[in-house]
Amino acid sequence: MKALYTLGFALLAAILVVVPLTSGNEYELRLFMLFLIYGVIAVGLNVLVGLTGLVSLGQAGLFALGAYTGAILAIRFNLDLVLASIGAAVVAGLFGAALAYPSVRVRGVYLAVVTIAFGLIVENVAIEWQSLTGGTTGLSGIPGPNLFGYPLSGYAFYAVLAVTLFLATLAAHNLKHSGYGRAMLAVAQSETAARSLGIGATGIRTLAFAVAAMTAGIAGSFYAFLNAYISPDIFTFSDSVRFLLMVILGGAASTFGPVVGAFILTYLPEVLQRFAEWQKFAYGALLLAVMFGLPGGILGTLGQLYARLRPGPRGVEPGQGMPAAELLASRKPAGLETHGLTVRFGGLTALSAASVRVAPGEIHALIGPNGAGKSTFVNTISGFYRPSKGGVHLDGTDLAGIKVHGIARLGLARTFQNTELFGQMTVLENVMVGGFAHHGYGLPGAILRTPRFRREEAACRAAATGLLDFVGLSAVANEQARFLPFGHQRRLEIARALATRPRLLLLDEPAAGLTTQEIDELEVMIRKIAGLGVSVLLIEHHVDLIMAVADTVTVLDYGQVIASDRPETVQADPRVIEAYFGGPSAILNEEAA
Ligand SMILES: Nc1ncnc2c1ncn2[C@@H]1O[C@H](COP(=O)(O)OP(=O)(O)OP(=O)(O)O)[C@@H](O)[C@H]1O
Repeated sequence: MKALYTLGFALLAAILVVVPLTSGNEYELRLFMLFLIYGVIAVGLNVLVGLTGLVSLGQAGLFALGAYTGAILAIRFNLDLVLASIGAAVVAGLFGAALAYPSVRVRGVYLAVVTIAFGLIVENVAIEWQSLTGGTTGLSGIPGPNLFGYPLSGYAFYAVLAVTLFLATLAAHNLKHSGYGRAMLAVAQSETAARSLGIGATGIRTLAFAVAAMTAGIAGSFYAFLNAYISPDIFTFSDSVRFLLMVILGGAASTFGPVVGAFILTYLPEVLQRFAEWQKFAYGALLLAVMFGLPGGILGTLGQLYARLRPGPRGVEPGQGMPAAELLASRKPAGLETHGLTVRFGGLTALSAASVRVAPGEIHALIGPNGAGKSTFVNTISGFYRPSKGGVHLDGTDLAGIKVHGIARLGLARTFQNTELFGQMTVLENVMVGGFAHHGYGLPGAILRTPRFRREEAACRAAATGLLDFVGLSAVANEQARFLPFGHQRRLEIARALATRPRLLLLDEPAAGLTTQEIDELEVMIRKIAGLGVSVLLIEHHVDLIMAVADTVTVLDYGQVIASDRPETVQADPRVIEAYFGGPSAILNEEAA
């Protein structure tokens, strides 16, 4: 696959060099330059749509912001192409980041509506703010493209655009194949799981919006210089739709898809001109036909086909990884204490003054009948729910007010009652997402592939490989997670949680849905995890497993702690027997038998 990408970039470079040599006239060259500008927008938008899974239908608004900023900076302040475009990127990037804010509350179609509204507002402001934008007449007299005061010839400007598209495609490719790209894909597939692995979902979404906005801003500024004239009717809602179509048609999330999409949608109207009044009909029909035949977009579908025809190895060599014990060696197990933890949902008290103490290094089981408040307890200590009263301390640190990803970064990792895997990522990638909080290379490091980035990525891969060996999944490392059998999915979730290098691991009903043999294997694994120096809080219904592994058992009933002691003592506690069986006649032992 790597060789294929190298070939793709070589081909793109060759096309960009050859086109100006072969183009017959200025009109042809100008059209190709328009494609380069649209390509830059599409490549940036792909980060938002393809990686982060968010739809923006306001990209023309950001394109316009970039165009007006670039034009105004050039006309009024005499800035050259580069400085004006940097200004355009900053202005559009700031608006893009602000546009990410609504995504905290609204997603999907609602977010798309917010972006449409944004595009309409920009269009309207461009019309009404006459003193700045020239209103409906627009801005003319934009100076020709120049660098440091020297005018750029048509070919020199072409070179700037071609290099920009090439570098934007390369940067987006590098971003995708870094911890940031994995985090974006993770947030798109399961935000809940991503947050529990230390990924700030809002930050990642803001980054994606800002990247898409900045590229649109730069493209807008280039457009203003190319056209020498801009007016509001150049940046309409239908342009936003076209930009989105470029990404989807070419193949969202693929490296070259948006470039191919931009090319097709720049040239298609030209080609279809011969159909005269049927031009729009032909345009729509062709798009429909392509999307129906190639639902993953052109390059997306070709990529899937290639993977099917030439499948790589299914697994990885277990010996290649870093042993789990080495990965987790530098931390100490953490203790956890809750004081009078109370959680109310309206009139219902799900947890009532629950005080639990998990000692560092122990395996602590939390049990209770259905509806006793176990999941509420787990969701509260991991930051998903806010307590109505009381508090949680992780090794003495008060967790009040700390967000889910912040708590994860303090060393608390968790699995989920209903597994929350990143289904469209491979098993190995799932575990690598768990290493996100330990990357120190930063965004520039990821885009430039610095030596530090290469070193840390290799270490992350080695850690993930070692953890897959630890949970026995090396043989399926390159499979997509959604194709794993249920038992393997549970193990993968544990490996992924361990990749955060936790000090306390919360296992939420890990035996649910497992076969007897798988439960026996789970028992061994829980002991091994504790042996690595990780405290374990185990929420379970399966009494055999609890009695076999737990050092301490806490029992919840109607949201209250009714017992907390060694397993044998709890087993004989009359209150526990009463809670479970409604009378003193039965004992937990019987269920275990
Ligand atoms: N988000 C919520 N909104 C409203 N009520 C909730 C919510 N989550 C839990 N509850 C209620 O709180 C009580 C405790 O539920 P919880 O899921 O914590 O119990 P549990 O011990 O985990 O049960 P189970 O073993 O069935 O998973 C239940 O009455 C449940 O209906």
